[in-house]
Amino acid sequence: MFAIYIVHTNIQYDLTCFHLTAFIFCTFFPEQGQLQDNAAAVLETLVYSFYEAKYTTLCSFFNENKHRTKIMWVFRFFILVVLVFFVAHCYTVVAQEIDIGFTEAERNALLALKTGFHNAFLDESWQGFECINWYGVACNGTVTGLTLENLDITGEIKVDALFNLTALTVLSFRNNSIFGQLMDFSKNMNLERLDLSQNNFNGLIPPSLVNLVLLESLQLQENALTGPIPWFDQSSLKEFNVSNNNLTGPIPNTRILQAFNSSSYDHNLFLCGPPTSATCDLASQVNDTPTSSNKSLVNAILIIVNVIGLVILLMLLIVFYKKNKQLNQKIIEKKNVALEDDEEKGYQTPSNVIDQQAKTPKQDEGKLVFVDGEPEFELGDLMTASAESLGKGNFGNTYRARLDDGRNVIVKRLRDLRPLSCDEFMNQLKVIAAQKHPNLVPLLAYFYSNDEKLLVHKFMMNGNLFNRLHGGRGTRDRIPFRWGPRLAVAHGVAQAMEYLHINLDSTTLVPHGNLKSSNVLIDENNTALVSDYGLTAIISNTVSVHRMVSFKSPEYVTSKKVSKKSDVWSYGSLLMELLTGRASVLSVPQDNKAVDLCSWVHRAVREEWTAEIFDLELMVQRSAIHGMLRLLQLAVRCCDKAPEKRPDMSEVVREVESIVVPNVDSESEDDVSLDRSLTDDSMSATPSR
Ligand SMILES: Nc1ncnc2c1ncn2[C@@H]1O[C@H](COP(=O)(O)OP(=O)(O)OP(=O)(O)O)[C@@H](O)[C@H]1O
Repeated sequence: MFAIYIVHTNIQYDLTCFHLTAFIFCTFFPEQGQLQDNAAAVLETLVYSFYEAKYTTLCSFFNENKHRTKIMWVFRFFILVVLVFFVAHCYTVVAQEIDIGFTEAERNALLALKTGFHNAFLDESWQGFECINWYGVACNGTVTGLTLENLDITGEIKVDALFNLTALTVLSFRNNSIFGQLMDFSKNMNLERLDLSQNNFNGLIPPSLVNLVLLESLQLQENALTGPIPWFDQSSLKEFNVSNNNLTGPIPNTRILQAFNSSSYDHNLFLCGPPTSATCDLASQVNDTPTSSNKSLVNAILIIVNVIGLVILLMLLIVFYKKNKQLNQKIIEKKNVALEDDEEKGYQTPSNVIDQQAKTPKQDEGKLVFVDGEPEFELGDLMTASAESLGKGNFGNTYRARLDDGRNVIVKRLRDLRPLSCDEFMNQLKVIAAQKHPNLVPLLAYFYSNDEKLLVHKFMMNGNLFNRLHGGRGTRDRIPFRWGPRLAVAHGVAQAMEYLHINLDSTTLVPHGNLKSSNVLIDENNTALVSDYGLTAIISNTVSVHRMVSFKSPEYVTSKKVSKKSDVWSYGSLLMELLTGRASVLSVPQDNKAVDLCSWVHRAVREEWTAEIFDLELMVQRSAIHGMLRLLQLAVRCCDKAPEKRPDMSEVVREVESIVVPNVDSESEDDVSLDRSLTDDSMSATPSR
């Protein structure tokens, strides 16, 4: 090996190498005889006698020195250390190219992504130095693909997160809940497929995407992206989808973008122009026209023409606005006269609303209709407001929009509606809007256009009952949810449901249909307000059947029928969630810790382990136990398998009102165990299950 090394390093010119080689030989083979027999013979044929002489001199030093053995061991050790370092270095170089599969910079970029994602699965999988073991990462010396789909990832991505992943050809985060602005792709020139659909990304589509000349597929649908579509013109683009966002402005008139089907652009608030059927106003066309020096003259002419057109349009709009205002005024006056007679207990009832509203001309299409008459803000204000996605509900995405005046409103973008004409939709919404009760979340406004149906609600600052009941358990942040406030929620919800049952009787399939803890919201005064009422009238029947709580009731399972009593059943289950502190399968069907509470409580009563039913946060209040048992009895009756045996909501309200909240002074915060005899007596009314 050393001989070959000598040849390679060309000994004629490299004295130092020769000396070193000779030195190593001497260290390991110091005996002259051995030298001549072994390497020296080889060296002799390869090197000049001058070098050989030097070699012999060096070796004789070792042979003659009296400390020879010690020195040799030191040198042997030294050489071995050098060899070990050399081998380790070789391994690192080779491993970087073969085993590890990605560079240090790429590994760090992926680790930074993981930190922002808060995903237990990725935390576990993305460890170590070998990319091959990292879930969703494709690599061959450099990272070429990143596919993290359907992983329920939440969290934000930094705009420059992909800067060091320059060799990416495929990137997919499809169907997660990632939010924040889209990334800057200016360093990812190799990207061929990009799928960020079904997430909560907001902000603009980054212009850097336009420069990706290899991009074949771009999927950005079902996010909350705003602003215009950039000028995509790369001929590589074969698949493109930006539907279900909040994009605005005309679709750029490029050959590539115009070639895609209009479904690629569906469900965007103000996207217009071909290939969609929506026409654009002149102003947005001016904004969208690309600036280029050789088109500047044409553009200037266009702008002048457009400005003149705009002035004419503005004048027409002013005239139209004045006429419209007068007309609205007349309608409101008429409506007020009709509703005056129906007002009872301070609530407004929806009687005759449909008949009356059916005569309203189809003037509301494409504009925000305010429930209380005078517009409080414009649709444009909503569009420009900063928005936060609150989640994907069963019937649309819900956003919290912060208006310029600092006010927050909730905007729900409805999907999966029945095929309703504009008039039908407006009439149904007028019935829903007429439901006014202190325990119903007020509908502020609604909107209908061919592509978009919106509901605007008052924002409830204390979130929903589900989070209040289950959020932060086992952490220091948890504020105990005691008996008094829980009973108040039970009472408020019962009152709202009674009101709906009286007023929405004949117009909807089942007055609420989807009562569950995430649809009970809590306002700044800690009052419980029921949301999402009346939706069975507008949501497609098939979708309601699969996603609404009332359609999980025993009567629907056996006889495919729902009624007000199905709402009572949902209310019973909600009471059980309040009493047990356990997540109901009706609230979170996908959570495997959630329980079918009606069956669970029935079993608990039957098997006489009633004492374990109640939430520990309630059990510390000894004086409340009697009331808790009474509410549990009521819940069991509401959950009865036979609808006719369930109480109606008016009876429920009376029962809840008769439960007295104990005086705070008499409450003991000590742990107590439930008196079993009291429990068994109280629960002796056997449910019909
Ligand atoms: N008026 C409101 N004020 C505050 N938060 C709201 C309001 N309306 C809805 N939310 C919250 O927004 C989120 C999404 O609501 P959404 O109604 O779309 O879905 P959901 O209640 O989870 O399911 P479903 O569609 O079955 O009702 C929920 O956390 C809900 O509590």
